[in-house]
Amino acid sequence: MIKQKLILVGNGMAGVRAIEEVLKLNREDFEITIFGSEPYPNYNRIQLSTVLQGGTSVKDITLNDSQWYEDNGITLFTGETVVSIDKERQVVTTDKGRIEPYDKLIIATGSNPFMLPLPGADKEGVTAFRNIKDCEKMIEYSKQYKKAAVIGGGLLGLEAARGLLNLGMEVDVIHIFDFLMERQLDRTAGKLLQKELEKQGMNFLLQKNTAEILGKKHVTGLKFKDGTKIDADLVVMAVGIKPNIELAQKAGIPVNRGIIVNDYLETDVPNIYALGECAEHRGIAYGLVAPLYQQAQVLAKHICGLEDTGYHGSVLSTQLKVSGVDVFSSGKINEDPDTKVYKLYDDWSRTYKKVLIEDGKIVGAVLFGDTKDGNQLLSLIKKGASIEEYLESSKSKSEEVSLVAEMADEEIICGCNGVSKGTIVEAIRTQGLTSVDQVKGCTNASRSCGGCKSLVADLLACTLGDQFKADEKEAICSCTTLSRDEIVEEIRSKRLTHIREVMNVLGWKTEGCSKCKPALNYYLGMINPLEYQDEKEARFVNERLHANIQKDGTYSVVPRMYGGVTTSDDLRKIADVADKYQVGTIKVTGGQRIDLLGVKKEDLPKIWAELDMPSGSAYAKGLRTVKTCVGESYCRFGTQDSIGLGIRLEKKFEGLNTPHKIKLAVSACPRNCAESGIKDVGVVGTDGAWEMYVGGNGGTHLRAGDLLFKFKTDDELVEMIGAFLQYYRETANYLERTSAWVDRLGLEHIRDVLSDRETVKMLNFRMDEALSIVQDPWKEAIENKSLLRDLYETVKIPTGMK
Ligand SMILES: Cc1cc2nc3c(=O)[nH]c(=O)nc-3n(C[C@H](O)[C@H](O)[C@H](O)COP(=O)(O)OP(=O)(O)OC[C@H]3O[C@@H](n4cnc5c(N)ncnc54)[C@H](O)[C@@H]3O)c2cc1C
Ligand SMILES: NC(=O)c1ccc[n+]([C@@H]2O[C@H](COP(=O)([O-])OP(=O)(O)OC[C@H]3O[C@@H](n4cnc5c(N)ncnc54)[C@H](O)[C@@H]3O)[C@@H](O)[C@H]2O)c1
Ligand code: SF4
Ligand code: FES
Repeated sequence: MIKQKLILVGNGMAGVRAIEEVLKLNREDFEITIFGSEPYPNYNRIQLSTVLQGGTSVKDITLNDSQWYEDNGITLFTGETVVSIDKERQVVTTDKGRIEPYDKLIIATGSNPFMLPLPGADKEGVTAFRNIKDCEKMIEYSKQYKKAAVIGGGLLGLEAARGLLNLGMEVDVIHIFDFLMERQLDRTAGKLLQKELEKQGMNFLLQKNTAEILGKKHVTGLKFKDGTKIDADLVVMAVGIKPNIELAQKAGIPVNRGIIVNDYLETDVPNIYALGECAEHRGIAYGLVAPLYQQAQVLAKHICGLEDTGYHGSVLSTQLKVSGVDVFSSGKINEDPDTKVYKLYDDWSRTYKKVLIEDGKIVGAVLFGDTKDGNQLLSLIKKGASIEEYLESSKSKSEEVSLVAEMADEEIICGCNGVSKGTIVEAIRTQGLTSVDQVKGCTNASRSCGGCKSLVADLLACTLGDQFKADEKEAICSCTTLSRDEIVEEIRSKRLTHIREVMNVLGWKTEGCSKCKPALNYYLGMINPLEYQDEKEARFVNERLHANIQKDGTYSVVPRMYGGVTTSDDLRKIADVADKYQVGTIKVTGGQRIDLLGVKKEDLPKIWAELDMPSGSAYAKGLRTVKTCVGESYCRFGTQDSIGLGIRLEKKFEGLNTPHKIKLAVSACPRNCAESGIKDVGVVGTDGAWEMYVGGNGGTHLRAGDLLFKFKTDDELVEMIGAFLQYYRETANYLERTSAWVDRLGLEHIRDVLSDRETVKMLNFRMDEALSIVQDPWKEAIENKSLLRDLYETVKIPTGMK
């Protein structure tokens, strides 16, 4: 049988997907030839943002490698552009002079970035962000230059800006509107987004119209229509796209903004089809992959002669791929006199939800901060569901059960590829899939933007239970496959600054859990103490409230008492508040402190204010106590000032964040009355010197401390304790006590590291940085009215906003 010659012009995402669909339906009848101007096989354009942001590399974004073309008998010409179509003779001609006949021709030439026709737009250092070359150019520039300007505050501009920040550049985003992403968001969400991105280090110039690109050969800055100027060594234009219709237009195929196609993706010319960004269907030229893939399915069926109802247009949804921010929008975004809105805005957790309703049906949604309802809303918009249906399902959602468990089978998990929960679960069950990659291979879910990876992972976990978790031994928790060291390394190398950002960039499979969120909060703060804003929501409840919750729901208050030494004034204050607030029990702790037990949550701030003493951090993953013996001042055996040294150590290290709690002790002779042998750092006075013991633990896993070093002076000892604690901070797993850490690393190794003078100095330098930001948490809470209201007063949070 003679095969039909099928030619695809444009080796991009839409065209090649159409070919994949054709191959699924009919491998035999076509002899396929593909022409692509770019010199690579088909790749995932969407992931260029991730490449720029450092989340993956160019070599990992190939969708179909050369072998795939070969295996499927496809002739591929890369780096070759089709320059003309002779629709009468049914042949195409390329820029290399090649002439190829066709029986059927698919045009999928995509779009060209819109470049503002500004004076100076042709200077070196001005680029679009559309393909691998642009991406590599930006990466190269970031190695030599410091200042970037991105023109356009839409999806592409913001993703580019985030990438350039990750590459170490300073970034100004110039936007023509007064809020960001006005095509996808309303003003409230646009403004929230701006705040979040400003926190990440982006600088915005809103309502700015660029007049000129400055510089001689190379760009040096931008000048605006209001006369102001900024410096820039790199200018990225991200102000929209133009369907690439030139080839079709030249061939006399009817075009408008795009190449005009009907519901079967047919152009006006027999045997010529168009799909993807270059095509215009019912007046719309789409710029996202989900509709293009829907077009690909319809076109493939049509070309293969199968019946189909055709393509009727798509409901769009968008998600910004910038780490650290969750934004979703779909359908209609701005209200008008015919719409009603359901709105929730939570200033504290910075979440915003708006659902638009017309004639009782959901027609659009904008979400910021918490986008987990996005897929459900998209499905509801598509089926024209009522708002009641959404509100009912929100009410019945429980916090404990994972989101996917509650989804209906027909709900879409992967928006880009239109893959439902039912399809994925069936593939997992019938084909024995156990990993996200396998699900991708079998169903296409997560193959494009990757935004649904966490949902796919959840579905695997839900369907397979323990079998899925078995693969993840080394990981810090089941939300990721990465180990602690890998995460710390990635945070450092990619300069990640937020928990959400870490999760997005490192491909977290879920929204995070109670294991990984506090750990990430710790690692981020440890790596970057001066810039990192502690994410209190990620901390355990005791640390959020600065008090230990007790069995009966009351709290305990332990004021700081340096070295276990107090005064009659402090004792009087403690007695007074105990009376006034009817404290149930007053107890002296094993760490020589006074514990007020049975305090009501709402009384906590009042007690702290009246005590006017610093927090004893009895709830913290940080320095708890420095226990001391009476030492030389009173004890006849003591030859050293244990109290003085203990107070000095406690004052120096109080408030420090560490992977787990740490306890110190100073005894002035080997009788060891302060139990220095079972402390994380225990100091014992002997023969006019101090012995320093480390890794001791008096808890469930009793462990005697190991002698690390001996010092003649207090200063030497304090310096070494600083270095030891910092080394522990930098290398321990979150929630690893020093006892387990010393066993894991080995005493000899730790001694070796700390024997180097330069290392000790550097560790102390970084320790001092970490200590420089310490504030008393009780004082901070008392002085912050909104914190007081949100944490200590009982407030009802409206349904759907938790
Ligand atoms: C950085 C970035 C991030 C994005 N992120 C997302 C996202 O998160 N979600 C989403 O849905 N969409 C995203 N998009 C948009 C998405 O990538 C496009 O919608 C999609 O790639 C369009 O597919 P296409 O096949 O129509 O065009 P393209 O992928 O552009 O493919 C067209 C190809 O045709 C080639 N070509 C053109 N003319 C000729 C010719 N005459 N001869 C031979 N070859 C020719 C071009 O060189 C190109 O390789 C993103 C785009 C970019 C640039
Ligand atoms: N996450 C995603 O889904 C994603 C990411 C990147 C790109 N894309 C797609 O790629 C295509 C290109 O993205 P885009 O962001 O360039 O297009 P866009 O049209 O969505 O946004 C362009 C933005 O530039 C602004 N603008 C226009 N002229 C300007 C000027 N002179 N000065 C300053 N700002 C100006 C506009 O107001 C608009 O917000 C779109 O189809 C988009 O959907 C999608
Ligand atoms: S440790 Fe030694 S110096 Fe300190 S109180 Fe006990 S006996 Fe005295
Ligand atoms: S939602 Fe984009 S790949 Fe699944």
